[in-house]
Amino acid sequence: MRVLVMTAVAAEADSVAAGLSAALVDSVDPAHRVVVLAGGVGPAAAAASTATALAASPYDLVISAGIGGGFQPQAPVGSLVVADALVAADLGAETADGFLPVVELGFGRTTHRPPAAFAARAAEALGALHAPVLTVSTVTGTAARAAELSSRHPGAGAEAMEGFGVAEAAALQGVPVLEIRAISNAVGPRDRPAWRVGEALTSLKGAFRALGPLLEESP
Ligand SMILES: O=C(O)c1cccc(C(=O)CC[C@H]2O[C@@H](n3cnc4c(=O)[nH]cnc43)[C@H](O)[C@@H]2O)c1
Repeated sequence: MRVLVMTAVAAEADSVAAGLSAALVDSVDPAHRVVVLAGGVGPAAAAASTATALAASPYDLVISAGIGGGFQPQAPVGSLVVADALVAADLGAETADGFLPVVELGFGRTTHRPPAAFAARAAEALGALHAPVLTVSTVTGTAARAAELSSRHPGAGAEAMEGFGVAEAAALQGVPVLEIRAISNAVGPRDRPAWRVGEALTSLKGAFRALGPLLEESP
């Protein structure tokens, strides 16, 4: 399978590549190759860089991967989340009666779904929570915001900043998408010293080691 893995930053791309076998990353056979790129932080950078990569070469699958915030208690720090939906959680309008997603305004979309069976198998292979991953442009930093997101998206597993952007670019090319997040911090009140980025990057590497056999399959 030809797989494109999009991370936000180089440290995440390095962890992904370190988890994959050299046979996949350096394959001379383009039909069985994984390309790992760091495309920038946030949904706009992620969409632009993914679209550029997909215009240059054909792929069978795009994976948005990196660290993320975990909703508690279902996604503790160090755990993994594989998305069953990639959701744009702050794309819409604020009103006196609360947030209105862009679809309720009559345009756009807020959700992309990965291939259900493949995503479920990936979650099982990784021992990951299989749940919605929210894409936000502003990192949650208060308990009130975390509670609001949880109430609008019951059962959400993680929050990050790129998945929906990667998915929009992939959808334009008709390429399926997956999102994998290694949890570095809890979604909630800002607590920078509590971040466990190193632990999450190690967990991300383990995720791609476990995912390798699935990526070697035919599309
Ligand atoms: O300064 C802060 O309080 C802060 C808290 C969480 C994340 C950041 C970032 O700037 C990292 C953005 C980067 O990492 C992913 N990420 C990691 N944790 C989260 C999160 O809780 N919410 C959203 N994104 C997160 C994200 O995908 C970016 O690539 C700063």
